Amino acid sequence: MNKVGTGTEAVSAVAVAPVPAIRADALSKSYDPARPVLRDISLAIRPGERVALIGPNGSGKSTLLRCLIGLHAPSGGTLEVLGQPLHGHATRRARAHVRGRTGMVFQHHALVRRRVALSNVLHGLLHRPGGWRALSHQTAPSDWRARGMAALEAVGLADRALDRVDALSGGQQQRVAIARALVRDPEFLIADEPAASLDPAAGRDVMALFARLCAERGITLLYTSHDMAHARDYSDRIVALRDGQVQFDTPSHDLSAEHLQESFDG
Ligand SMILES: Nc1ncnc2c1ncn2[C@@H]1O[C@H](COP(=O)(O)OP(=O)(O)OP(=O)(O)O)[C@@H](O)[C@H]1O
Repeated sequence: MNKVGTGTEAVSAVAVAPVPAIRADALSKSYDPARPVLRDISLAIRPGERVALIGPNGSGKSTLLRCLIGLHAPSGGTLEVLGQPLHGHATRRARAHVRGRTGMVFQHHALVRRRVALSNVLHGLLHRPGGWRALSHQTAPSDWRARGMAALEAVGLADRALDRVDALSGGQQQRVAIARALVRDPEFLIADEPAASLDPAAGRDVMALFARLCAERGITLLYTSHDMAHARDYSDRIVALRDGQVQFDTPSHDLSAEHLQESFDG
């Protein structure tokens, strides 16, 4: 058997399985105790895995994402994200650890439209809401500016760094939002319907960019989508929710017409 390490601390290489980036066991969430929104969700996502979360409106996708970043406390079960427990009396420190290592991208990108692209990207380095008012590319430390430019380079927008966001197309704005999420070197990226407000070509470009950057950097990606081609083509695995439960969990290349019928027609 292969051994790694030295001296008395030799460790079996076979036995060292990576800690899942996300592990949920019997997770539940209710806003109103009479109407559970998530029920008995058990899920393990490996570091670097790219997972699409699908399901009809109201099936609980966004609620699950919010639990995963510590915005909502689960009502029951256990949840560990990046090694931090987020269930029970999760500490502020555990939630801050997860948020500091997670990048987020939303359908409506939440950029400051009157600021230039680079300033918006630098906002991703702030850990406090509202701090952006005092931060622009002109006042930021030079190492932050370098990181911001590298993130814009990665999404192909270095040449638009000093253009105001409201002068960019919808697809370019979403790429700025991706750069803002990437600038803090996240281990985990979540995206809530990142392509939903884009035209088909721009939507495919944005999804392909996500998939490529996450694969290159070993970032764990979890995104929601109502577009089955996006779910299938840009993920390793598809998890379908229905009425707050996992309806199926399958490698993307095994997604079948039956799966889709099951998910959307019941
Ligand atoms: N903050 C909240 N307070 C109370 N109920 C909520 C809250 N957020 C979501 N819900 C309810 O929880 C259920 C699941 O909503 P959620 O947004 O998680 O679903 P979704 O699958 O993301 O839907 P969509 O595809 O429409 O975005 C819905 O019935 C919704 O009304």
